Amino acid sequence: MSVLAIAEHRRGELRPVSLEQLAAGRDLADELGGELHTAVIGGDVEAFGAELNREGVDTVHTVDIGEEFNHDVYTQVVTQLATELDPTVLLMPNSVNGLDYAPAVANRLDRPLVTDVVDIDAEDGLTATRELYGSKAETTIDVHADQAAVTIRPAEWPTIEADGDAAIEAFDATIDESAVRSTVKGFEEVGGGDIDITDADVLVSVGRGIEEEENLDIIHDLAEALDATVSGSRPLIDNGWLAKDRQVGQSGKVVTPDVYIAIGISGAVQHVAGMKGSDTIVAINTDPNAPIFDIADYGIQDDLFEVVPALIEQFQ
Ligand SMILES: Cc1cc2nc3c(=O)[nH]c(=O)nc-3n(C[C@H](O)[C@H](O)[C@H](O)COP(=O)(O)OP(=O)(O)OC[C@H]3O[C@@H](n4cnc5c(N)ncnc54)[C@H](O)[C@@H]3O)c2cc1C
Repeated sequence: MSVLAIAEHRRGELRPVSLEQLAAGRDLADELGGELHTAVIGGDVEAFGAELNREGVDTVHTVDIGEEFNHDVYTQVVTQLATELDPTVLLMPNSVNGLDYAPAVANRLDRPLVTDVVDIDAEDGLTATRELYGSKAETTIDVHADQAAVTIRPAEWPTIEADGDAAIEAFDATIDESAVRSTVKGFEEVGGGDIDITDADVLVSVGRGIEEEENLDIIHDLAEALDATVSGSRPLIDNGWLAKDRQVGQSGKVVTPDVYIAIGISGAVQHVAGMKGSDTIVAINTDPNAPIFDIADYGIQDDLFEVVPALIEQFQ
């Protein structure tokens, strides 16, 4: 009875979901009465291994192979690790990378795969909770199997911060190079700019309520008055009004600023997935039933074209 969580990294950094999986995995391992293992494949495995050594982790497996994610390598390594460790639950991130190899691994291991899980329980048989219809409904799935593979949704569990005393063990995977069909040669940031919105303390985030591109001036003015950074919801990025790296949400960036000001943003689940971890959320929206108000600490139900200029005047 054990849990194995596969970490994720990109361009030299461990992704937060790697540490969130440890929280999900520790709870599961406790319910199963077993151990929590985690594994990191490729990159600076020594540094990543040390970072994954958090409270509650029994063993960190490092697989020193390659630099970046590669579907065929991950599929082979995770299959070999899971075959050797035989975990009851194999946890993987519900990310672009995780969804790329998890089905292949589950198929090879002949395990059921439950994707995009937001809650998981092993107390009375394994059950996994998924959201449906844009998070308006939930379904709990009884996994009728002794062993399963699960991908967990990022930003649903807290990260484990405390240091641990895990054993760190190198795992020697055997790679069939003839089955590795591609290699990563380099990266090009799509729509890349010089701002990393994940570093911002205060984000002034704008949505479709702004109506026209030229109206963005008041958003930039407010950001300047607050010494904040501008971000946005996906429609603005799709329209080309803001650079791709300013997008908050499930297919954008996950941000956790001190203050997140959502202006003319409805609070769709895909947006909220990227900003619900913010310390203080302020929402400005004309619609009293906008879902953003469900998670806002402060709500201003009013026209942004009235409120934003008033705020600029106040803060300038
Ligand atoms: C697979 C997938 C991935 C996605 N990923 C993302 C993602 O990463 N990030 C993301 O943001 N979205 C994402 N989306 C899109 C998401 O579902 C929503 O469509 C999007 O977040 C809506 O953006 P919005 O809130 O700006 O627009 P809307 O939902 O149109 O909301 C506009 C809001 O502005 C308010 N408003 C209008 N006029 C005013 C005014 N004058 N003053 C004040 N308020 C006003 C309205 O009441 C409304 O609530 C994704 C969707 C899918 C299917």
